[in-house]
Amino acid sequence: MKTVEVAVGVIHRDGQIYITRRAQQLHQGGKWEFPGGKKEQGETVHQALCRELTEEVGIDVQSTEPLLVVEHDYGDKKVRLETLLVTRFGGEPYGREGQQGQWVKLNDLSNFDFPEANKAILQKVLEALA
Ligand SMILES: Nc1nc2c([nH]c(=O)n2[C@H]2C[C@H](O)[C@@H](COP(=O)(O)OP(=O)(O)OP(=O)(O)O)O2)c(=O)[nH]1
Ligand SMILES: [Mg+2]
Repeated sequence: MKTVEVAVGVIHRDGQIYITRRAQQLHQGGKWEFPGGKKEQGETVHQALCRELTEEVGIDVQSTEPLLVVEHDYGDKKVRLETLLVTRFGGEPYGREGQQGQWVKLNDLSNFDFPEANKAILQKVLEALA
C-alpha cells in the first residue's frame, strides 16, 4: 500500500490551538484534526502546509517549526503525517470549506476525538507548549 504524505499544521496562539472537524464522508470523517492535507509532487512540507492552510482555514502562514513525523497504518490507508508548529501567521482562521473549527486550550485538547495517528502528536504538542 502506498503511503500518503500529509502536511499537518498545529496552529498555536496564546496557549490555544485551532482545530477543525473532518467532514463525515472523508477518511476518518467526523473526527477533529489539525488542518492540513496531502503534499503535491515537488512541494516541500512547508509549501504544502502554506497552501493547505490557506485553502482550509484562510490563514497566511509566515513561519513554521518541525514538530514530529508520525507514520500510521489505518488498514485501509497508510499515512505519514509531517507535523509542523505554525509559529506565525496572518489572518484569523475559520472553516473555509464549511467545516467546524474552534480554538481549544492546550489542557482541553485531549477531550476531542482525534484520529488514532494523532495520539503521538497530541503528546508532543503538550510537551512542547504546555
Ligand atoms: N489534515 C490532517 N489529516 C490527518 C490528521 N490525522 C490523520 O490521521 N490524518 C489523515 C486523514 C487523511 O487520511 C489524511 C489527510 O488527508 P486530507 O483528507 O486532509 O487531504 P487533503 O486535505 O489534501 O484532502 P483532499 O484534497 O484529498 O480532499 O491524513 C490530522 O490531524 N490532520
Ligand atoms: Mg485536509
